[in-house]
Amino acid sequence: MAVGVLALQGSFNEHIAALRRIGARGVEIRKAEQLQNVTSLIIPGGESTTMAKLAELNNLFPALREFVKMGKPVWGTCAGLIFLADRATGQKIGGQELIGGLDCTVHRNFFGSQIQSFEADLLVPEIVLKEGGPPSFRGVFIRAPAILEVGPEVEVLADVPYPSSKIIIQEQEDAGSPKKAIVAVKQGNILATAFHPELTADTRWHSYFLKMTTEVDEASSSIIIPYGGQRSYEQPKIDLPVYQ
Ligand SMILES: NC(=O)CC[C@H](N)C(=O)O
Repeated sequence: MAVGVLALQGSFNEHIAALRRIGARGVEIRKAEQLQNVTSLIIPGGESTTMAKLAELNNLFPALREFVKMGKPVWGTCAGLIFLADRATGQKIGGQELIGGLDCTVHRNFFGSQIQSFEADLLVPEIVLKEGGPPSFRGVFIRAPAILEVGPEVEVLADVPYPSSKIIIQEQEDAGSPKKAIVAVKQGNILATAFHPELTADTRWHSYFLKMTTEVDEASSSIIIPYGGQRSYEQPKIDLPVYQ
């Protein structure tokens, strides 16, 4: 099944290229009705306020929220993470509309502006468990957000230390503990990364997301709906004709 890639703005071509490298087909999504043709969706990095305005102009928010609520796998990278968060701080004046669904508070430009962009080797045990490969993943952070706090259902998949000189909202009291920002999480059908795997040659995050998609496809196709539109376990038992 094709993977939808929200193609309003940002790094949608790079995600489509990464999917192609692992033999999957990415489909550019710009209209709500196109979401009916895909069973999963990647929301790329870009500029989240601009993406929000374009999504509003295309009246995409109701369909995107429905897509997430239906339990279809959705992966937000960077600006896409911001889109999926229930709460976002550090927004521009006037704020921005969010899809929501991910129980976390994200800081929109946690690590600063473009010139504070950086790369870091992240320990990614869940990715290694499912996809193998080296213990670390090269995270590319471009004017990156970070997650300040998560709800009980959210699994943290990666974090990154940040300089103690950085002042953040809700500064932690014990200055002694190494400060770490959460940069990758999973909550049911939602995956979110503050960095850009699509800008590296390492496709393990894309393979990991594709597995989430297959699991949902298999789950939905495991309920056999035979001809006549009834599910196998609902269908009245029909004796086979006995030919004498
Ligand atoms: N690389 C990115 O997607 C940057 C996102 C940026 N922090 C924003 O809010 O738009």
